[in-house]
Amino acid sequence: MTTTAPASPRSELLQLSPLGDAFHVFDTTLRDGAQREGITYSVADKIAAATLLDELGVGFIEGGWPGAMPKDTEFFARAAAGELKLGSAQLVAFGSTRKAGVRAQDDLQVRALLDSRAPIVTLVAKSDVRHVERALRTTLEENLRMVGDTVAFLVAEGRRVFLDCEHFFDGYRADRDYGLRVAEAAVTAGADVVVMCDTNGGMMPIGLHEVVAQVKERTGFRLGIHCQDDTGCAVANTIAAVQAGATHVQCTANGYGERAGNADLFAVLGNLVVKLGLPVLPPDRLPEMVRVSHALAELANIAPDAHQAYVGSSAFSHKAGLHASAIKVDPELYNHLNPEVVGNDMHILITEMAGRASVELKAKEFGLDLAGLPEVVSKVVDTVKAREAAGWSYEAADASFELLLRDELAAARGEAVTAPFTLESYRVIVERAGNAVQSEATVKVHVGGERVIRTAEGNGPVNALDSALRSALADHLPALDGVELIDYKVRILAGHAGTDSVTRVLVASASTKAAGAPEWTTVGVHTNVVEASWQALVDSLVYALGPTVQSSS
Ligand SMILES: CC(=O)SCCNC(=O)CCNC(=O)[C@H](O)C(C)(C)COP(=O)(O)OP(=O)(O)OC[C@H]1O[C@@H](n2cnc3c(N)ncnc32)[C@H](O)[C@@H]1OP(=O)(O)O
Ligand SMILES: CC(=O)C(=O)O
Repeated sequence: MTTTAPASPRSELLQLSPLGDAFHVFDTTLRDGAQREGITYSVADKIAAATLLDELGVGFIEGGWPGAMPKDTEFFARAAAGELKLGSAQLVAFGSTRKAGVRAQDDLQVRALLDSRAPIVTLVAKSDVRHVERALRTTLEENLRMVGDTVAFLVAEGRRVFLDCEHFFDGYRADRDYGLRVAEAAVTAGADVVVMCDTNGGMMPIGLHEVVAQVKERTGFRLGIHCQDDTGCAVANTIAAVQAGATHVQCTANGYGERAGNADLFAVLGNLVVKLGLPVLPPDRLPEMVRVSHALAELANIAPDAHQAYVGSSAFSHKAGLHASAIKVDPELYNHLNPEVVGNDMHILITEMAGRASVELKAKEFGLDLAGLPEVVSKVVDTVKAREAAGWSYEAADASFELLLRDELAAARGEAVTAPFTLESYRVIVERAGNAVQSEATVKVHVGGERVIRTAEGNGPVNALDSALRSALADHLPALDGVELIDYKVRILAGHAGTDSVTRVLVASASTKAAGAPEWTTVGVHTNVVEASWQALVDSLVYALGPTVQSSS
């Protein structure tokens, strides 16, 4: 796992959001985000993640709960020792109010918050009578004292304090005055922000908006919002709270968090900045969203969600032909914003749903202008539809589609198609000897005017075939040096009868010696998995040789 953050222009990091302290973007990826099943950050991961969040320009980074977990205690110690260099963000320690019947200064957990040396502390407090009585098992009055005492103690020690009111909305429904008394106890003792938490994530946007607006009106306190995503409404609820007067939003990167997760930082930022026009990030930070989201996914060891709003790789991908035909006129007709604003790209997907406009736009991505060639476009559309019906899939195999397009274009222009090599035959043997299973492949190809025969072994039939083919081509096609197969996926399609099924193979390749190590994917389809693999392998190598050559047989 990567533990070092990519380099960034540190001089820019001192820029604050134009709204300054008037609006807080508070990230809790390293505290609530770490409560997601499957995430375990090392201290080094946390330092790298905090650096990335700082680069994005969030105002506050909640780093964890010092005193509760040795790793979190160590994180704050190493941060204080200078290992974490933040530009504009401030580090926040999380913890709970003192225990019932214990003085704040004697409570070890509260002491650990001070020892963390974080300038800001978020205290979690019970604000629902049922939680005070049944979970905390103390009196309502003692809970108010726990809040007031702990805040006052930390403020007297020079800390800025935010209060997370757990289960605020359910509590408000059960006994609204009690939640307000908790908020009042905190503010009277010196807390800056009362954060209303939808802890079990059960709120709906309109109901939540109503409560936030009422609390704002009744108290005038600075309000924050913390939404869990159990009903899939965390982002909508966060935005509703801001529209009702909250000026502090707590979110996690990619929505990581306990159970169904939290409000996704990137969706909230996109909505606040782009849709509501609130400049809550320093200027020019929004295009960092995709990079930071993906780097944080890497640190969490979770594959990025391709369909995530704003930052997913498919967030601006268009598959339907009707969409492409409008996009050809103006991308704004089907994009809710220019993807570059958030550091993303638009993609046109070629599938059975493609129309002529899809093909023309995709061709442009390859640098090919098909304007004035309507018959080529129509032929490609028809070919794609027919092939996809037979099991091909071009949306994940741009390279095979580009080869198809170039072949059709060359044929329409009457250009001679010169295949870089042609196959005479191949043979693959799978042999079990004792417990060992070995594969051997022989290929006979014609390349550079010669007939070349090569045999290779491999850990599987495709690996053997790949090795034999590369070996046969190596002397004549040195440009293939450094081209490597990096992924191989097989899918059995619509088979009712086992071996009669059609097999689709996707091969991902990379050119390790070329600048930027480009990657591409090719596809093959056949009832025989080896032949399907051969087709995808051949496309991969022909694609690697560049546009001056045409497809092989
Ligand atoms: C809504 C949220 O997500 S808040 C964040 C929650 N995060 C975590 O819990 C992760 C870290 N937690 C831990 O490591 C442990 O739970 C610890 C160290 C905090 C506490 O561990 P333990 O002392 O073994 O207690 P345990 O976890 O069983 O119970 C929590 C205790 O805190 C008390 N407590 C709960 N909320 C509060 C509060 N706001 N103020 C004071 N005490 C509280 C509970 O009543 C319980 O007290 P008890 O031990 O007297 O019964
Ligand atoms: C504080 C917190 O994480 C919650 O109430 O959900």
